[in-house]
Amino acid sequence: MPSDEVDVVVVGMGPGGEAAGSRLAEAGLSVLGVEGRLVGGECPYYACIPTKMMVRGADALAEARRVPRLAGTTEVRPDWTPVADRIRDEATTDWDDQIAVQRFEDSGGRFVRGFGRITGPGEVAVAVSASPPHDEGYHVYRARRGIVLNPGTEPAIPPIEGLAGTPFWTNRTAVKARTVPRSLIVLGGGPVGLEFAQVFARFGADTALVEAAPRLLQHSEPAASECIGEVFKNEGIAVHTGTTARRVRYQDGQFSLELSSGATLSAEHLLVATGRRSDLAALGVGTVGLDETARSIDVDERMRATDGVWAIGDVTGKGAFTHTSVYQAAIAAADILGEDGGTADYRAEPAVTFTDPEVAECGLTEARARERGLAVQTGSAAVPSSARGWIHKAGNDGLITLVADTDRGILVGATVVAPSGGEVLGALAVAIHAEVPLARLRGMMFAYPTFHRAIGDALGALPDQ
Ligand SMILES: Cc1cc2nc3c(=O)[nH]c(=O)nc-3n(C[C@H](O)[C@H](O)[C@H](O)COP(=O)(O)OP(=O)(O)OC[C@H]3O[C@@H](n4cnc5c(N)ncnc54)[C@H](O)[C@@H]3O)c2cc1C
Ligand SMILES: NC(=O)c1ccc[n+]([C@@H]2O[C@H](COP(=O)([O-])OP(=O)(O)OC[C@H]3O[C@@H](n4cnc5c(N)ncnc54)[C@H](O)[C@@H]3O)[C@@H](O)[C@H]2O)c1
Repeated sequence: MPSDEVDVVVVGMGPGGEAAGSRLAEAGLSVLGVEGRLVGGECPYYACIPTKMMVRGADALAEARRVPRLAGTTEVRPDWTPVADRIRDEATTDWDDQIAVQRFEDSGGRFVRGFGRITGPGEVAVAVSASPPHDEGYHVYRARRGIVLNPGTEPAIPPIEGLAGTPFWTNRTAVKARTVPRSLIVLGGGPVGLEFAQVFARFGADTALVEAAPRLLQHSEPAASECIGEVFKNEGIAVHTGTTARRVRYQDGQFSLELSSGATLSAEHLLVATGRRSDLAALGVGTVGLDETARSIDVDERMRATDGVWAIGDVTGKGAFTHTSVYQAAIAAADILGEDGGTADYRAEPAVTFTDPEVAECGLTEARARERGLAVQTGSAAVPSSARGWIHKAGNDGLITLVADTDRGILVGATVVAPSGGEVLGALAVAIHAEVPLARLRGMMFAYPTFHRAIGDALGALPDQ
């Protein structure tokens, strides 16, 4: 069995793995990057970028449909081809990562395609043939300084009777769709389910959304869930909450889904968006003393999982976002290089679900702040009754909710549901990150008539202290 020795082995080249590997290689370390699929990971090929191209197309259609309420007449005839072509040609180069591999190699890294597995301290085995059953054996690499794990997650498929073996979609297949189905059932009312449901509905699919929890975006502020639920219903998406799928049937090109509520839904396609899972046993983390049965890898504030092993990205369970993965990568790389790269701070971790209106969140919800025993007050403003919301008219749904810690006189959380809500969130993320005193925020000017001016209204709605 051949062996090879390098300074660092990076297992999984998602956004974080690629960033950490390149940074370490540019600093002069010998770095081996190991990727079983595509360098760059889920985000550019199956997630953020292709879905946001879909959202861009869907939002353009929605704006065109708003013209009659604002500026004349339009005839909207959706065509999926420009979206599918952009995803294939511009976003993913037909799911080819040659440019990304080259980028990593240009930084000084060495690349090997295959699934890596830790086989002991400082040791990673990579199957010689990229696909199972790996009959040709394994190549073993030794990492003198350490191993960085960035394996991401897989779509989690619930054990619903009849589902296995049917041609259901996950995000990985849905982004490759060349046509819009006539009808679609989306299982799961988290960010993935919501973004896909609105996109396909706006392109003409008769869409139903099924969520087991009592509300969509169950971890968000209840008012945000309610707002987005109303928007979906008004757009003709059939929203079923508080119900689960009991049984799936697939016959003659048609899915049917029996719900625990007693209803049966039928559609041409079924998209499963019920969360993500990790396979830590396959990653071999037990050989370095980590819990293989856990859902995520516990890391300290410098991304250390155990001696000589760093973990970054979705697998750390600190929020499944590209910006988090890249943020953690910089900290881990600095730690490996013996530099002072700071420590991870998630107080102002932002998240944006790119529905229309966008649901943008930062820090704690009211419920989470109360669970932590903080002295909580909240203030809210409705976007439609703000100056800009009123002017905007069609498509102005939304709200801003602020969560204040009154003991410290600062904001600890914010939710913005609004057109360009993710951009509005920027100001609030700064306030939470920098712990700007509420008195100082209240003394700010907010440009008239912007969407972010409603932050002033929400601050005004916080009870006086
Ligand atoms: C539909 C969808 C939309 C999303 N939209 C957004 C968004 O708009 N904004 C945002 O911030 N986040 C978004 N996310 C989340 C985002 O995709 C992830 O947080 C992001 O990709 C970072 O993940 P990661 O760095 O942990 O690794 P990943 O991107 O998951 O990449 C991990 C890589 O490791 C490889 N790998 C796994 N195991 C091994 C192994 N043993 N050996 C070798 N290689 C291995 C995998 O093949 C994969 O390529 C979205 C997710 C989904 C599903
Ligand atoms: N714009 C973004 O930043 C973005 C976009 C998409 C995803 N992501 C991240 O990716 C991760 C995965 O997102 P997701 O939406 O797949 O997962 P999720 O866990 O956030 O949501 C999945 C939902 O499916 C529901 N569910 C589970 N089993 C079900 C069943 N059998 N029937 C009906 N409903 C069921 C759950 O109750 C949950 O609400 C999240 O952490 C998310 O933050 C981020």
